[in-house]
Amino acid sequence: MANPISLPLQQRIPRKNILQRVKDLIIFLLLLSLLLYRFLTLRNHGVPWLLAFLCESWFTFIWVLNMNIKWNQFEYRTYPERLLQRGVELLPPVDIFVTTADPVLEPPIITVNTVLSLLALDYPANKLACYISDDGASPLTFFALVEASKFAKLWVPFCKKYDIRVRAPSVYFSGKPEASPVDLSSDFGGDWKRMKIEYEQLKQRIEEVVESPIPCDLAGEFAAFSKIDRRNHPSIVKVIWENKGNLPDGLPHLVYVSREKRPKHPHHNKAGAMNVLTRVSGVMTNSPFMLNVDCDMFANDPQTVLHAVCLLFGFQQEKESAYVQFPQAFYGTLKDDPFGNQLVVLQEFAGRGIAGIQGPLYAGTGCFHRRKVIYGLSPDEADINLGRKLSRLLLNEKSLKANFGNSVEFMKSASEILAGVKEKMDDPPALDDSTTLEAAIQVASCGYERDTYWGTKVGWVYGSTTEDVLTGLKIHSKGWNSVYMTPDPPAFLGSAPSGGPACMTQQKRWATGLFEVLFNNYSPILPFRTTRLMFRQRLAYLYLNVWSIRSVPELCYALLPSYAIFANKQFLPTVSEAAFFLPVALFITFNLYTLSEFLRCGLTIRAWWNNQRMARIISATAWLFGLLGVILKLLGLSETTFEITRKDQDTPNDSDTEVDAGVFTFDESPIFVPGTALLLVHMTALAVGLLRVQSWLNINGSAGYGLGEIICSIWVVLSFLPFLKGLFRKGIYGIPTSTIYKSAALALLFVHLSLGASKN
Ligand SMILES: O=c1ccn([C@@H]2O[C@H](COP(=O)(O)OP(=O)(O)O[C@H]3O[C@H](CO)[C@@H](O)[C@H](O)[C@H]3O)[C@@H](O)[C@H]2O)c(=O)[nH]1
Ligand SMILES: [Mn+2]
Repeated sequence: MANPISLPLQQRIPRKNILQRVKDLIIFLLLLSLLLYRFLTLRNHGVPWLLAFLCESWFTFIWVLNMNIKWNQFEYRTYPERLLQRGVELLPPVDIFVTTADPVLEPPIITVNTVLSLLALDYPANKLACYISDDGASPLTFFALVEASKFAKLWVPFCKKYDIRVRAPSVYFSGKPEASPVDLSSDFGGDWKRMKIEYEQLKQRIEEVVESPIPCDLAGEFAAFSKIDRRNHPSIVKVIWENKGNLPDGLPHLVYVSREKRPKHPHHNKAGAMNVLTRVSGVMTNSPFMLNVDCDMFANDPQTVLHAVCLLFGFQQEKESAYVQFPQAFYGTLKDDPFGNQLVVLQEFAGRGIAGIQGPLYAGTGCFHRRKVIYGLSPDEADINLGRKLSRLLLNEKSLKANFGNSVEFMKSASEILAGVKEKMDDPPALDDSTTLEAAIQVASCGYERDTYWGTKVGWVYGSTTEDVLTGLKIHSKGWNSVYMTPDPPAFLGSAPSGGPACMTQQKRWATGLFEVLFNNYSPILPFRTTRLMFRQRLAYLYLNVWSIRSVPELCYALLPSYAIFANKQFLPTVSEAAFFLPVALFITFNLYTLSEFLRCGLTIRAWWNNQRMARIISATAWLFGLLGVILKLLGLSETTFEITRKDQDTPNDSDTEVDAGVFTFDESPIFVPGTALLLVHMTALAVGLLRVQSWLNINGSAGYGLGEIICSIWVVLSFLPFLKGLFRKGIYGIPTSTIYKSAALALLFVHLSLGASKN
């Protein structure tokens, strides 16, 4: 038998995608032909033709970016059993970070389930430590975690004994047949029943506290929470559970952190929270690797850490895997993805495609990082041999202080990481002693980062509401590669927002944040700090960074058919021209192309349709607001904000709720105005258009709009069907009257201007 040490831990497998490349190229050629045709005929046509030419040039540019991303796709296979053969003692310690920020939008029971699934991972418990950052400074969250740690003492052994796969109890007990044992009199049956009762009680205790008017009696352990304001309070660090005997089969450490907040200090949202977690864990366990998840992303496969370690250890050079990113996947998803946010197709092709360039973007959750990379080392500096030389440069007190701030404990821990001595397990320090706790409180204070490189060269990078993409970009810019791991079953599952407002808010924030990245020092369009960013990786980033700009041509193109109809002008070739074939062929091939991607992922035609219409809705509305947000920020008029996505507590399992949960909802937000206005414009256009077609057929076919314009207009209406229904519905399912008035005013203005143009 081969020596287990010499067997590779991972394999990088290219995907065959010749057919896809051919399809990509066909669409590209069609686009070029259309552009050429338009260009050659520009002089014979009016403004709509020119606008169409400009929009289509932009779409072609986006298509090139898209082709670049998907061109070489890769996937990885890992061999955790070989890792284990090398010896459990060689497994590295991992610090786990969970972020939560609001006990109302993120009910504590959700965080509890995530934490329980992480505590129960198949990995030596003395090599794991779980840190929770609570930006809500909520006694409820703290209480829930304390209760959860008691339940964990039963839950974790139960999961390990019976090798349970899904270790988030709410999902495990959610009534799936595999979860209910046939025979309640067997050992397993008895234990199962006991666990279920215990979990119900835990849930009830947490719910009671959440619902009671005075949250809890804020004494003893809870005294730190009394009379505090979540926006104005000192740091709170509490060791909820310490694995005192350093036992491999015990429970991992569990530490609660609520960083100091003061109104005058910017807290940098999640990026700020991650940096605090990095430092607090640095003075406590200082593991060389860190896993981070959002509070709603539970571990869906207990072997995940082993898979990740295979990829962190499995390359000749560390440079290949600065971080290991697992895709974002969701549980309790709605049938046919009505909000187009399950990301399956995007991750399947674009995700694996970027994995074939310099590696996946960092997605903020489900990611294993190397601590030294987060501390700002480049691959050369991290190289052990070079590292020695460097350490003399970096590891003097002055440089440590400038980089990392003036905590003596933290500087010591950081120097261990930088010098590479922290790669193996040694005796962990006691967490609950006063020096450690004092140090933790110090590094969690809001003034700690003043005059340091936190948020720029060190840690999660500030300046974007998608701190994840920006931080990953910085890492790639230093010359690191990253790895994309797409196991089946998925490693982590989270909750996707449902309903119109939550989806739009999330998309707006993403569009804002991705655009903000372009104005950062690490911008992929600036060469200074990013010399080691591969050209094709730059283009891959650009594809995402320009989401918000895409709203302008999207909206313009969506308005063109209606403009053409009102102004009786042409924006597409007429049916009688040979060139009519070009837009028709493009329309058909593009839709078949996206449809085939959905079918290849095992999704339905309906899911494809829902995604295509949501793509139209989102890009013309939510992304537009993302763009406005950044413009206001650049003008210094307002700051961009991180609006937290509401997490639904109950998985939409039963068919009753499913019907409603999939229906588009609205609120008073102005974000629904452009979509409503666009719809009203097109409904008017179709009415006018159809009336005119009759008269126009009689007047020997004058050179106005034709079939193409009408079909496009119908397509827009179909894409905005949820809005059309919203016009007639009531309550949360209806568009508020004030929004309809505002939209109608905008629509009238547009119709008026376009009709005016027809007279010229
Ligand atoms: O001030 C804040 C704001 C947010 N969060 C946490 O950040 C996470 C993500 O927030 P969420 O509202 O769920 O946003 P999503 O859009 O669902 O998050 C995706 O997009 C974010 C960037 O926009 C990434 O940070 C996330 O990891 C990624 O899952 C949650 O755990 C929050 O508790 C904080 O800790 N502090
Ligand atoms: Mn989320």
